[in-house]
Amino acid sequence: MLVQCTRLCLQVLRPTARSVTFSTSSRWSAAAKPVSMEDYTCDLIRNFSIIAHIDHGKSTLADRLLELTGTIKKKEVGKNEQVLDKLKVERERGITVKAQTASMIHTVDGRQHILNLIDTPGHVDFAWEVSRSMAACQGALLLVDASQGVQAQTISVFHIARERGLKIIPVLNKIDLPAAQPELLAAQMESTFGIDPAEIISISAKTGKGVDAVLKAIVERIPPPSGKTTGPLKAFLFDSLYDRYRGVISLIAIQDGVLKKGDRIASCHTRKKYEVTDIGIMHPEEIPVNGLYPGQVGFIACNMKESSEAHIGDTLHRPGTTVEPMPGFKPAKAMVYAGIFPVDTSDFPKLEESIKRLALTDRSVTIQRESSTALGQGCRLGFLGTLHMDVFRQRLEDEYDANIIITAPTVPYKIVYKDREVYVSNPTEFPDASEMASKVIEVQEPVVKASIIVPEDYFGDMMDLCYTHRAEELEHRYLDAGTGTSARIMLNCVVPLSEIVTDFFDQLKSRSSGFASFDYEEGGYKASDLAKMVFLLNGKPVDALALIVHRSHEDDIGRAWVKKLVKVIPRQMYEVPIQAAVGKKIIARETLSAYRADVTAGLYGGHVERKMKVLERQKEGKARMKRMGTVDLPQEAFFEIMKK
Ligand SMILES: Nc1nc2c(ncn2[C@@H]2O[C@H](COP(=O)(O)OP(=O)(O)OP(=O)(O)O)[C@@H](O)[C@H]2O)c(=O)[nH]1
Repeated sequence: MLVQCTRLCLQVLRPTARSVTFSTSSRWSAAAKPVSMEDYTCDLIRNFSIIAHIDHGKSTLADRLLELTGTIKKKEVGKNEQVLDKLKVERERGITVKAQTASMIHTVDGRQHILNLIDTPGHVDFAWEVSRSMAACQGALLLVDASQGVQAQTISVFHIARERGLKIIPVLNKIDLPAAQPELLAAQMESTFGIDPAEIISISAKTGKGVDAVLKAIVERIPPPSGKTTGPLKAFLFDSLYDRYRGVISLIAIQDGVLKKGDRIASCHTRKKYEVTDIGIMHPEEIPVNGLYPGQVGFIACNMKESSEAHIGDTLHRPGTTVEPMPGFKPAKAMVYAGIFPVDTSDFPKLEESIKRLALTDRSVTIQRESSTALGQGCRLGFLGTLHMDVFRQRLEDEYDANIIITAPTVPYKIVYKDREVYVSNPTEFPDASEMASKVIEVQEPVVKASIIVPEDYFGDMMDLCYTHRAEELEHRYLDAGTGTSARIMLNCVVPLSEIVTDFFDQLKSRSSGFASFDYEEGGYKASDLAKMVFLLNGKPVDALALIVHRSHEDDIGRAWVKKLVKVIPRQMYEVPIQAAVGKKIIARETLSAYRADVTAGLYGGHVERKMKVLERQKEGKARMKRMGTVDLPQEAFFEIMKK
């Protein structure tokens, strides 16, 4: 069954997941009647997100907060499945991919408050989702693992939150672990961020210890949103989902005015007009409400058919009124591209449909059709990073039963011709040697500003890793100065993005025994000595195997790939040379020996001459096939090649 929206996926995926029981004690428990929201004035609302390095415990803390506020029933300690990590891939990999929203009720001094939590993903590929989530908040819980301390992404999310003017509540998590060092890490947070140690709350999200203090701090320290009920409607669209039946579901934060079912709204971005057909809050499941009031966060459905109509960062208003649009977001930019082809070429229409449907729930993927002589019809997709690519592939396989081949990832290169500039993300479109010589001024590649945090002992290994991946402008400084913790170093450098999308992250982890953390941001384009490497099977180039390589790596890459190819390509009736070439230069060669069918097997005894004749005929046949130049390369061989 093909399912389009995240919410519906949930239902399909539920059999594998522990079912979530919603508390009946909550005033909002799955009521049939819309919940009345007008009493929740701004002073009773807190909008916040949890920000942290990957795996520091955001989703676990979110679950504890949902339990403590009676939004969901308490579950056994030790169960790992998180309520807000809804996708199967998220549960399997233990990472958050898609930010989710949940509204909770918390009573303080007899007054019910609404706490709107926006869960954020932790991986660097999804930084866009993080900044998007923060835009609807006034505060953030900065979560740090008390056994690991501040990591590369802790620093980057801290800066995003500070730039957005959010009130930051520092929280040290996992204090139940024997390796936890809360006092030392409090000093580390003070020296890194200038945070007052007295403000830090120490908790164990796993056991629930200290989580009530977090709840208290959310209400006491995070400022309420501001907004006027009487002003013209102004709502900020910060996320969207896709529902098969209702179309696009937009998540909004009301700035001014009141929005109710049946109201007409208009988009500042597209100027299109809609009618609100459904309105509610995420509790974390949808609960219908009578309306959304200033400062509140909820969802609306309004007959938007295409995901592109819900422009993230858009401002919604009433038709006929003019409002100042709120500052939007920089759109997500694809950093990594790969071709996706069906293993069985006749499956292309089904695959294309599945990709389009999945992209409705993942707005950061870009799609273009692509065709390859070797792999047939397929799509070229743009992703935010390699983890994003991998997650999309897994979701295609899990949720749409797709059987696919995904080509080696490439980054968008800039080709500066004498008269124009062109971005190329498909190696087949990269200029060949003669075009390079006659028409191209230079080729530029995207670079990133990377930061690595690593214990001092691994510093040498990290420097080596950076050099072998063509890093430049290396700088380092000691963190934790004078805090008594073992010294850690922050290493900053500029690295080509193409180096990051291959094995950089795996090597970083293995060469630092898992202690290094890594983060990066865009760093523009730099001129580079790049070339197209093609692979020839029996003298013929195979388009799907072409790569763009840096000239300093061409020998290593060429040799490694022909070695790999010779292992996976099935033997043919004749000998097949496998070559890697850059321009006219052959970089590496392996020979696939012939599969020798024993044509003489049926000849018992008999004449040696007759045997020779048959063998001779076989040789001629082989030569003919070779001349025809057809190498039998099944899709499965590609599958093997593209696998790491
Ligand atoms: N011992 C211990 N383990 C914890 C605690 N909090 C979280 N964990 C574990 O740490 C791991 C990561 O927790 P998550 O809540 O998935 O972390 P996350 O930050 O949401 O991860 P991403 O969404 O991928 O960034 C899980 O195995 C949790 O069970 C804690 O207080 N103590």
